[in-house]
Amino acid sequence: MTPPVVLTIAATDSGGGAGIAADLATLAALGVHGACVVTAVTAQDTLGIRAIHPVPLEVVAAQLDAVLDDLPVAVIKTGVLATPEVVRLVADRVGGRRVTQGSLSAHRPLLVVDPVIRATTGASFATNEVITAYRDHLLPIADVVTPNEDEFVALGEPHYPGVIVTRGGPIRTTNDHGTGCTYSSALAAHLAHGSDVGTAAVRAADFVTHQLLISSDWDLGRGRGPVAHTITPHQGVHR
Ligand SMILES: Nc1ncnc2c1ncn2[C@@H]1O[C@H](COP(=O)(O)OP(=O)(O)OP(=O)(O)O)[C@@H](O)[C@H]1O
Ligand SMILES: Cc1ncc(COP(=O)(O)O)c(N)n1
Repeated sequence: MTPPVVLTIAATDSGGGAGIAADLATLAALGVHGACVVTAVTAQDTLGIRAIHPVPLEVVAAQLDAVLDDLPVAVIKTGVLATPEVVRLVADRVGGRRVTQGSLSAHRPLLVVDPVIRATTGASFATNEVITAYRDHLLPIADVVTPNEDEFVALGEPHYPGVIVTRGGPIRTTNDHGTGCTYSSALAAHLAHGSDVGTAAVRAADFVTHQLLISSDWDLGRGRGPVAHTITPHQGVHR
């Protein structure tokens, strides 16, 4: 059967713990075809971020157009949007697409915004201009927004129906790098499979819990190790 398509618009993490790598692995684990638009390249490991290199705006736009012109994208999920121009570009393209396509259709993507402002390891991904662009352009057209508590405050405590403030959880582990990306990607995957937002949020939290348990005894890197993104065959698919 043809899988649903989710597009992630996010940055790379050279350590493979967060960002595009976490998103695509999570989508694959949950039976979704993942497409990707890279907004920035980060030199990053489990200890921190060494460099962030934004991709030129026109290259981000070209990736976005290539995917949206061709694939039946059910859900768009955003992660690190490195500059205010990229935030506005995504809002224009996705918002414009909704207007030109009119009411709900098979090609109208839902929009899940994970406003990644700061990494677990402390580095900042968003200037005040980026935060303002989120508030003014992207949050008003999002179907779901998944800030953690700090991001919720930084964004001015937006109170839209689709805002889900994420709050960590009971599992004690240092291997939690990429949990926010994994959670929002799992949520997007379940939306793409047809779940409503409430059900998708519960299933995404269950998925992250399960994945954190898998990686809790891993020994990868010297800092905050990655949460497990994929499911090995004997573990089955958790939907
Ligand atoms: N220790 C944990 N135990 C159980 N579930 C967890 C744990 N940490 C995270 N989760 C699950 O993952 C979700 C996202 O985690 P969290 O809020 O820590 O993301 P984040 O990394 O702060 O977000 P972002 O990547 O957007 O900055 C939580 O809402 C929860 O469902
Ligand atoms: C490219 C990229 N995207 C997102 C995060 C946030 O993930 P975390 O909060 O686990 O550091 C990250 N560190 N790097």
